[in-house]
Amino acid sequence: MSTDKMSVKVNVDLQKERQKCNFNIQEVTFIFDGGKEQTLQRKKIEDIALNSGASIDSIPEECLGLKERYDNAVRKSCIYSRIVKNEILEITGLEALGNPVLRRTADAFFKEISPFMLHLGMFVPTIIGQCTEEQQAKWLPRALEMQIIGAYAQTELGHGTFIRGLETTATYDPETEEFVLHSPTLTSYKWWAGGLGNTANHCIVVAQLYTKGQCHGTHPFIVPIRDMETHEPFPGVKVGDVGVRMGFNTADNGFLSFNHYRIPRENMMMKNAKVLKDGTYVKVARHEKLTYGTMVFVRVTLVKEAAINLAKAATIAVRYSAVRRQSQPKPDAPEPQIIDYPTQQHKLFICIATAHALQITGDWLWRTFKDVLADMRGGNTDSLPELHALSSCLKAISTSDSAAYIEQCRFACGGHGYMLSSNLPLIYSFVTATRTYEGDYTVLLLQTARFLVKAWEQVEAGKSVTPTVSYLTLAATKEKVLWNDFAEGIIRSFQAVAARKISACAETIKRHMKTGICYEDAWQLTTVRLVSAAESHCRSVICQTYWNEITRLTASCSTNVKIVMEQLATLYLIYWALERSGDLLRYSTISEKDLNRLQERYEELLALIRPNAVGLVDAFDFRDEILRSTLGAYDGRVYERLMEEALKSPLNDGPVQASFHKYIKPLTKGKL
Ligand SMILES: CC/C=C\C/C=C\C/C=C\C/C=C\CC/C=C/C(=O)SCCNC(=O)CCNC(=O)[C@H](O)C(C)(C)COP(=O)(O)OP(=O)(O)OC[C@H]1O[C@@H](n2cnc3c(N)ncnc32)[C@H](O)[C@@H]1OP(=O)(O)O
Ligand SMILES: Cc1cc2nc3c(=O)[nH]c(=O)nc-3n(C[C@H](O)[C@H](O)[C@H](O)COP(=O)(O)OP(=O)(O)OC[C@H]3O[C@@H](n4cnc5c(N)ncnc54)[C@H](O)[C@@H]3O)c2cc1C
Repeated sequence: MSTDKMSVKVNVDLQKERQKCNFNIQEVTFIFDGGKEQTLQRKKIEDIALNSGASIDSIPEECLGLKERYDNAVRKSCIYSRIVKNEILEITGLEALGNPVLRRTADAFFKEISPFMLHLGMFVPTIIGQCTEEQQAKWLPRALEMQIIGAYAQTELGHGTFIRGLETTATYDPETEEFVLHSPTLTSYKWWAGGLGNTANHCIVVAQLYTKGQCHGTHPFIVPIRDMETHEPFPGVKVGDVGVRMGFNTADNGFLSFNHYRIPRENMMMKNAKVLKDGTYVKVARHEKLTYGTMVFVRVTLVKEAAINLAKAATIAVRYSAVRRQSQPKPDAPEPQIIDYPTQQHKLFICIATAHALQITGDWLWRTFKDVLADMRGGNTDSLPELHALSSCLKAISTSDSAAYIEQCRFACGGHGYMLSSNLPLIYSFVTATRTYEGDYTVLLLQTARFLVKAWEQVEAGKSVTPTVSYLTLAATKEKVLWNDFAEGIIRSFQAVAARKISACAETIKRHMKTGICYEDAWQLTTVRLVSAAESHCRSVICQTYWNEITRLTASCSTNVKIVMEQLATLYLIYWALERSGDLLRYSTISEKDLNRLQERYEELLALIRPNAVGLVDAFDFRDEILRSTLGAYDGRVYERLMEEALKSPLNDGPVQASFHKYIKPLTKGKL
């Protein structure tokens, strides 16, 4: 327990909730963090970073103007970076880049987003993934020491999704051994890159490479954009902020264009392809898409990012629901805590379960990513398509589910959830962006669908397929899936649904083609179903991974931890079976009677989980400084905090605002 939790007076209802909890909270914290060592490491990092006191704001961030907010975020980013560089990276090593601990701790410093986030989040990983060893030796120490600050500029005003359509050019000039960067049109302006607008002095630029008159497609380059002393943009570089956004307003998203701007040949990131001094293009990588590696890395990390943010929102909403009392369902009885309403439990317990499901799936995906990376270092890229398919659909579904449930948490908190001081709107504005960036939801599901249709064709041809789609082989035998209401039955049913949808898509494409249209058009006509098939596949992966892993992870846990973790996982599976009952009725052997039994079991589970609800969110173990919420603090002093925060508003700095004298009084006196 952190010091802030020991010394405060806790709301009586929350105290009672904590007495009701029947399982060992710390064991569940260990599960959520991925093990006891990870919990201890996280706490150590949080202590180092938060005990500095540097994260405290006298005026709430959201009450500052745009410029002051950015200024304050830069100030705190510098302090946080110093702590990360001097103390945290020593503990974690570069593993921290794939570990949400840094982001989780950063939340205590920034209610919005650090303008330096993309420096560690994408600039450094791209140096590691796309540079030769020699280039890494030059750039990595400077980046880790924060001597240079970088952004990742791929997206342009005209194109984000379609990378092959990017317009920025990098043309090699063998005379000077330089690349000439140029933005030929308005739509070729780089747009959106985090940290670029005013903060970064270097930038990774993805551009079409031309040498000897030939285009070789998009490649990444390291580009110095600002003078290291004056911070002025170099001649030939135009850079600025993209304007006010729904969230991310301290993240400094920027635009960038080049006017025949020259960089040395060595600034092309040459791990996967090189341009020799004489301009000869040499392909090094064994797979065409290895230059997309940073995106795969970030998509993998976003699954746990989605989990952590949802866990935060669930903590706020569950604690608030234990404190808040409303209505009088029984005459003469006291107002119940809103968490006692089954409809409230239905809104919230799926959020707790989903946070665990995504965290566990994110851990599993991270291990898979590292295995594929190790294979690739040995020259074997066979597993890359499966990793791309998995990371694409899991990024899409995890960010989409997380955003939807965070919004549900806000609804669950009624009017007070709408206050920025609840932190729910800011968490939502951050997470809903993750559904778009790093590959839009639909676009990524269509990438997975492409892989699934190919896998189905392999199965039909009697060939073997990779592990995550091996269930298609069973489905190809047209054997009826036996349905029962246990987890295995639900998982197999989801697999049957996915398999039937994928095979139906493959048949639909063929049917369209028989009418004489080309494959691409037949594919487009099938995309609504393809997205749905990819979503079902992804659900089956999450359900299976969550169930298998939770069984494994709780094998040595105490009995009540096993029980509550199994209750949550079962709730997750049944929730989705009920949500997708139409699919199950259409594609599996489930009956209406089975569904009725599932509904009953679901409602039983809500009641069983109810006494442990506060314990379950306490187990996420968010310190108040990280939660930053008037509604969700550990002590449950909801109303006091709401009042305290209200009084900090600049609109309460005096009984009469200047606008009264300037406008209202003249209006009321007929002088305006
Ligand atoms: C203190 C802080 C510390 C730490 C921070 C920690 C974490 C940081 C967390 C978050 C980061 C924060 C903020 C991020 C901000 C956002 C950044 C960005 O958004 S950067 C820009 C990202 N852009 C995109 O994602 C664009 C999406 N588009 C694409 O990926 C591709 O264009 C698309 C896949 C859609 C299509 O590509 P295309 O070249 O046209 O391919 P095509 O469809 O023709 O397919 C050809 C062939 O290639 C296969 N393929 C495609 N992509 C990949 C891949 N990545 N890997 C492997 N294979 C790939 C594709 O399947 C197909 O294969 P087949 O021919 O079918 O075999
Ligand atoms: C907060 C934020 C931060 C960002 N940070 C960065 C950054 O640091 N660096 C960077 O380079 N970029 C960044 N981006 C850009 C981001 O990666 C792109 O916005 C994202 O990849 C989506 O591309 P787009 O904007 O071109 O959308 P579009 O592709 O124009 O999508 C618009 C709509 O068209 C649909 N669509 C597009 N193509 C297809 C298709 N083939 N089939 C079916 N439907 C399709 C999409 O589903 C979507 O509904 C950021 C974006 C945001 C919002």
